[in-house]
Amino acid sequence: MTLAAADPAFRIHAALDRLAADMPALGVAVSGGGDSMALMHMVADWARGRRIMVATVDHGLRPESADEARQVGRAARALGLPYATLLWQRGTEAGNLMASARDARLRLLSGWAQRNGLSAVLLGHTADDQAETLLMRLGRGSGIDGLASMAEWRDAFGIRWLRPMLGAGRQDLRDWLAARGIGWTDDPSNENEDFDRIRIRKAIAATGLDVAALARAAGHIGEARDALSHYAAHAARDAVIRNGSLTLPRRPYQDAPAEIRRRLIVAACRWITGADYPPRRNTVLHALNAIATGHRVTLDGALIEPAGDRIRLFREAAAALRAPGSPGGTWDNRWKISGLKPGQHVAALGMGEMARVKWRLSGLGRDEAAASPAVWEGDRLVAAPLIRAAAPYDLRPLRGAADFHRLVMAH
Ligand SMILES: Nc1ncnc2c1ncn2[C@@H]1O[C@H](COP(=O)(O)OP(=O)(O)OP(=O)(O)O)[C@@H](O)[C@H]1O
Repeated sequence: MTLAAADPAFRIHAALDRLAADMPALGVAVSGGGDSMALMHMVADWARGRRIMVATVDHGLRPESADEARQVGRAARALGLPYATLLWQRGTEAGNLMASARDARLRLLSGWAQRNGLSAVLLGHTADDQAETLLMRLGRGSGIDGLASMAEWRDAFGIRWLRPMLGAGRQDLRDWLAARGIGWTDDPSNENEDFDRIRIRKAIAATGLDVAALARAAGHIGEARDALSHYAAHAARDAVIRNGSLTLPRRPYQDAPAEIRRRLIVAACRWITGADYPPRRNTVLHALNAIATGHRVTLDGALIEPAGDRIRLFREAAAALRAPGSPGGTWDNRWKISGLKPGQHVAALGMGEMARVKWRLSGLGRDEAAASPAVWEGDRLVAAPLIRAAAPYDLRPLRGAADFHRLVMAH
């Protein structure tokens, strides 16, 4: 028996030292299952003066869920840890129930962490979860980002999520709990073979696959992904950002590995359009091929134009024309505009009016100018502030260079 198997707490405490040593206040997300119950007890042993809080999300999907949450509450209080149950008020979300429950869980936990001044929330994913995720995603053809294991990341609200148990096995943790007489609840959906994860879990058990080796592979992929992110961020420094458009020097782009080219283009496209999701894989491949052969191409509402020693990316005029007009504030998820009078609205300049605003003098290309914001009164053009500064209209891009770098790192 290895030392870690004899007492997985050593390994978890070491991971906590690595991930959270400098954090004075931490949350633990506990479902009541074996993994997160073990996590809660191990964190309580490790905490030494840190403020630790515990929360369960009650999804209300099973009649026992409220009772299970109360049991977690009792166990937390017995360890001297403040506890909260967070209730999911289900809306009318369509689609996959498990995926909505998971999104809601992370949202509720993140809000709880913010309200309580916690710098991070600990999750109980184990090496087994990691191995299952790797096999599931391999089956779906995910790229390196999907296959990589993540022991820590930060969400949009600045909350860090930490997974200190990726080095521990599910059975070892249950043995650890049993040896201490600590109970846990088994979610019946863990036996439901309708879920890919459960089928893969059973296949791993039946074939005797080495879970720890699979989890380590996911860890190595994670390291490779981080190295790629840094390469991409380095390449992104060459980007020139102006007037809501982006220019990449062609040479370093062409010399970069395919994965970096993909990241730069996907990040640039999302930076231009403000889309929440990356474009679909086959449309990205099509765009990358077009760029490689020197052709103009559109990608999810962005126009990409290889020209001479540069690649220019900007908003596609047709997409900007489809964006709803705005009475001021934000428009087309790209610009923030103020100074409009009542009865005026912002919409794309379009091709029709371009002759009147001398767009050539602005240094903008034809399509770029057509996609630029203009102030209208009914269908009368009042001003085109990007082309000629026009007080009192004040125009600011919603995203800057830092946002582009963030997107490049995220893909
Ligand atoms: N209802 C819940 N309340 C609080 N924390 C939970 C809850 N469900 C899951 N967690 C936390 O998330 C961890 C992982 O659980 P599980 O694998 O079920 O979640 P998931 O978010 O669906 O994971 P994945 O990222 O693998 O999809 C748990 O160990 C626990 O820390």
